Amino acid sequence: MAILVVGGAGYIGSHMVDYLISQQQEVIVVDNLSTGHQAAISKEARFYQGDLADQPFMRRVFKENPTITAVIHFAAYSLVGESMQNPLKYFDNNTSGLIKLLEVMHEFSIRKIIFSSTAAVYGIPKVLPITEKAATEPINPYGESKLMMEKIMFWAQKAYGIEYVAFRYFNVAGAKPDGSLGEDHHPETHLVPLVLQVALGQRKELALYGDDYQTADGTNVRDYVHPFDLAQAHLLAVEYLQAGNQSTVFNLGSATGFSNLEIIKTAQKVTGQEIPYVVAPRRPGDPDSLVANARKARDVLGWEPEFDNLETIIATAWNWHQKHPNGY
Ligand SMILES: NC(=O)c1ccc[n+]([C@@H]2O[C@H](COP(=O)([O-])OP(=O)(O)OC[C@H]3O[C@@H](n4cnc5c(N)ncnc54)[C@H](O)[C@@H]3O)[C@@H](O)[C@H]2O)c1
Ligand SMILES: O=c1ccn([C@@H]2O[C@H](COP(=O)(O)OP(=O)(O)O[C@H]3O[C@H](CO)[C@@H](O)[C@H](O)[C@H]3O)[C@@H](O)[C@H]2O)c(=O)[nH]1
Repeated sequence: MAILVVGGAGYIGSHMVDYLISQQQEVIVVDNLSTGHQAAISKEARFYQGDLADQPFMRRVFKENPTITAVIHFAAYSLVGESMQNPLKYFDNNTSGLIKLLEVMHEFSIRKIIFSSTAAVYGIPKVLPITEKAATEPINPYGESKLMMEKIMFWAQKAYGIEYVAFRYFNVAGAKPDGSLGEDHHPETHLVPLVLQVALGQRKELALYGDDYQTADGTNVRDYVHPFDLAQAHLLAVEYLQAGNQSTVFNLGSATGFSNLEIIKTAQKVTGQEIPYVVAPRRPGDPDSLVANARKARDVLGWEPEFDNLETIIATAWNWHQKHPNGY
């Protein structure tokens, strides 16, 4: 039995592939390398370069690998700010892309998919921490594209019996502790790698987007989770579906919120460097605070995150940035 990882050359996907290989799984990777890196893919995985919406290409992948029984799907555009400027790019690649993928999975009778959703489906939550029962009212097209994907899966499950687990991740940060895998986006827009690029001297300062939010220090609050812990949850979800359990949705986060200023302070402590910042206007599409209640993943899947300490998460990212100042 093999697992197909779509988007396995990306930041989170490459950690997934690495983890599956360490667990003696057979792994096939599909990625169009639009934001990923071939160098991030474990040499022990079989790599196909191509687009998940290219159905003849995907048919070839399934035909050549008849042992695939489950798909783990990371391939998407995922930047909140960009989605506000260019929403159709998000509905096309994320939402339409999933439809194309599910059609081919249905043709080949592949009936298990684990997929990356996001905390952005919740919009502005009324209660923190957020449980999976909270209302889903996205305030940016990225979150909307992912909520549509969840709904498509729901109906595809009913009609075709394709079982799914949707994971709503909160903010992902950190790198493989040995420094061989990490976050390398061009351009980089995520807070933790940007702060560390300032610490490395690659950027003069951080533009801190807004200090007048409804939070204790006025800056946005986010919940950080390590890609290794996500990878563990995904394999548990494959096993959960293999055991015949029902399709469902889980939050993945640490249940602790950190403000953007706290991230800067923690990064200063971890790196021993000053991290200058200037307050800039708010970035459209940003909710005040996102903090997960991830009890359900712990109770149902037996998920036990190892990296539940922000300093450790940032230290692993710092190790990666020091070893790979220019990425892969
Ligand atoms: N990084 C986060 O904080 C975060 C939080 C919540 C959810 N997510 C979700 O997790 C997933 C992975 O995020 P990431 O940070 O690793 O992003 P990433 O951009 O590093 O990885 C995405 C990968 O998918 C590939 N890809 C994109 N479109 C494709 C297509 N049409 N066909 C084939 N390959 C394609 C890219 O080349 C890349 O390798 C995304 O779905 C994202 O929405 C990320
Ligand atoms: O130069 C920067 C970059 C970011 N931020 C702020 O830092 C916080 C975190 O931003 P970022 O790292 O871009 O992550 P999010 O926009 O919170 O989104 C991430 O986390 C979401 C889940 O919460 C995922 O769905 C997205 O894919 C992922 O990019 C936000 O308040 C940003 O406004 C700054 O102040 N300055």
